[in-house]
Amino acid sequence: MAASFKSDEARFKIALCQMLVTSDKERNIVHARKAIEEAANKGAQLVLLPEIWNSPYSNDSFPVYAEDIDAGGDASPSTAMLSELSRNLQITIVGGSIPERSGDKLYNTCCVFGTDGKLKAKHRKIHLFDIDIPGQMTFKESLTLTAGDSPTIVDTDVGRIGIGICYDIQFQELAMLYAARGAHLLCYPGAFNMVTGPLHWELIQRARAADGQLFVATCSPARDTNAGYVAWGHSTLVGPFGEVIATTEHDEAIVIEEIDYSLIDQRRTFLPFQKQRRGDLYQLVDVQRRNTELTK
Ligand SMILES: NC(=O)CC(=O)C(=O)O
Repeated sequence: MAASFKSDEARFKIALCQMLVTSDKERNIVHARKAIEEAANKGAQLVLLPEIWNSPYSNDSFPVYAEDIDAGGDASPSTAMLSELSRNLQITIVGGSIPERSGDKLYNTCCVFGTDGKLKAKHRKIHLFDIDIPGQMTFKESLTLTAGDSPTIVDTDVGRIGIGICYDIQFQELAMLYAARGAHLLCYPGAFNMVTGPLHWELIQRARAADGQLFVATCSPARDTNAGYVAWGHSTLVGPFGEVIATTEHDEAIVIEEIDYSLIDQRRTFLPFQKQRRGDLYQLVDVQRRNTELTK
């Protein structure tokens, strides 16, 4: 069950910063800073950035733009900026994702910062984007990146949030696990492309929201048709009935919309999936929890 919220805490504004990403990292960081400040000035308490917002989305770029997030400071100017802004503006930031260097490995990593500027969670993309649709789209993140090995759910001032990065959204089991652990909102920084975007982007967000009866927010880079990888755009917020609450096209935009968590309980009363689920016939196994219990 989702943790309950007092009525004054149930509503807040989310901002989806669909920003243009260039090959100039410093410019990307300045640009993200401005977008976050604008969103906060317009009342957003939660800001979501796109997947790989400080670097071009390419296997050639990931090693060059990667930052050592754990070392922090100068070793990670992108996350230092997110930490500073979340503290100064007193907002929660789900910081899209950046290429992360950790020892000799690279990850596609999303950092969540609380209103005190502290890093609350770090999600390393679990499902790497390795696909081959002949003649249309081939990408192999595993050429450079290592997959994360842990789901990420985090309690923030704006609710319990489950994190996935782009291709992670294709796996409904992860979303249902987050729903079972009481998430109110799933945030997916993502950069779907011109093949998978029109096919799956909205369809899957709506499915994840309708199945889990919770909110789903996505944030894409803006489309740059000159880039090596052309993003679909269409950052979107979906409600717990699977309804699109707010969306945009493919240009730069900051989508700001209210989230009202009281709708979660209301929708779950209307459609009581949780009571009707046939646990005698099928079950979602929380492997992490089971392994923890086994080692006790
Ligand atoms: N960046 C990605 O993971 C892209 C993706 O998932 C897609 O379908 O496109």
